Amino acid sequence: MPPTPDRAPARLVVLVSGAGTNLQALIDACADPAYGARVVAVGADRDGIEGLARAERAGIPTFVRKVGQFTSRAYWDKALTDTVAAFEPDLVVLAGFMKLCGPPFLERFEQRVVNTHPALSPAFPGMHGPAEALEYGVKVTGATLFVVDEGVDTGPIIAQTAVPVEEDDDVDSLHERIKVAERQMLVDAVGRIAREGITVTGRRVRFGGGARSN
Ligand SMILES: Nc1nc2c(c(=O)[nH]1)N[C@@H](CN(C=O)c1ccc(C(=O)N[C@@H](CCC(=O)O)C(=O)O)cc1)CN2
Ligand SMILES: NCC(=O)N[C@@H]1O[C@H](COP(=O)([O-])[O-])[C@@H](O)[C@H]1O
Repeated sequence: MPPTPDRAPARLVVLVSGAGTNLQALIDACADPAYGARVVAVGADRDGIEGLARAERAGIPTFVRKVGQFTSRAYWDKALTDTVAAFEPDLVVLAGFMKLCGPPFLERFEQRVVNTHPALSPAFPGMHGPAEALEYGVKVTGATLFVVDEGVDTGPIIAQTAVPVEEDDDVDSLHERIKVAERQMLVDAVGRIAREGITVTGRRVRFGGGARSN
């Protein structure tokens, strides 16, 4: 895809809480100017994680905002909002970020916050999607990228990818299979948002419309 000649790369702020393999996939994709985005900062709710180390190795600024450092959750949310805003993101990508973002955060970034979840929404919301899918006995699961709203994994769906559940799967093997497909879904969808924008109409999301979100 030819680079978008008249548009600066979309500024991505990525929030993580763990290994950061989705973040790494975005960092790697951004190396191609035609992708149309660059990761300008990586933030986390905890330190000592590989996701932050990946950003540091790539020379990307990082920050940590722990809930316990603040006298209330609301103060944490405001600090996170102000810190992310300082990087002037076009898009905020929650990639394994294990904290719910409060209304002030979502209002500040007005439908420009997306989250990848390791289940086929609306099934299995929350922190344990693969485990709950395995327990339920589904034969197909996957990952979902959605526009973040005030609910828990209830936002309008941008993209999904499906994988089979194998008979000998445990949670780790299933989650790893999901993550292979999830990383490709995330890279493809974030690149299209960066280059084409998205239009959200009620619960329906389509690529295009120019703005990186509406
Ligand atoms: N406003 C929203 N924020 C976030 C969402 C969302 O849907 N709406 N998704 C999460 C990512 N996620 C699932 O994809 C998810 C992460 C964490 C939780 C959760 O219950 N967190 C608790 C406990 C945190 C902890 O134990 O460390 C919390 O935040 O208090 C649910 C879903 C990203 N943000
Ligand atoms: N509900 C949130 C949630 O479970 N998020 C999941 O955490 C993993 C992070 O992997 P990574 O750190 O290797 O990118 C990803 O599979 C992501 O969908």
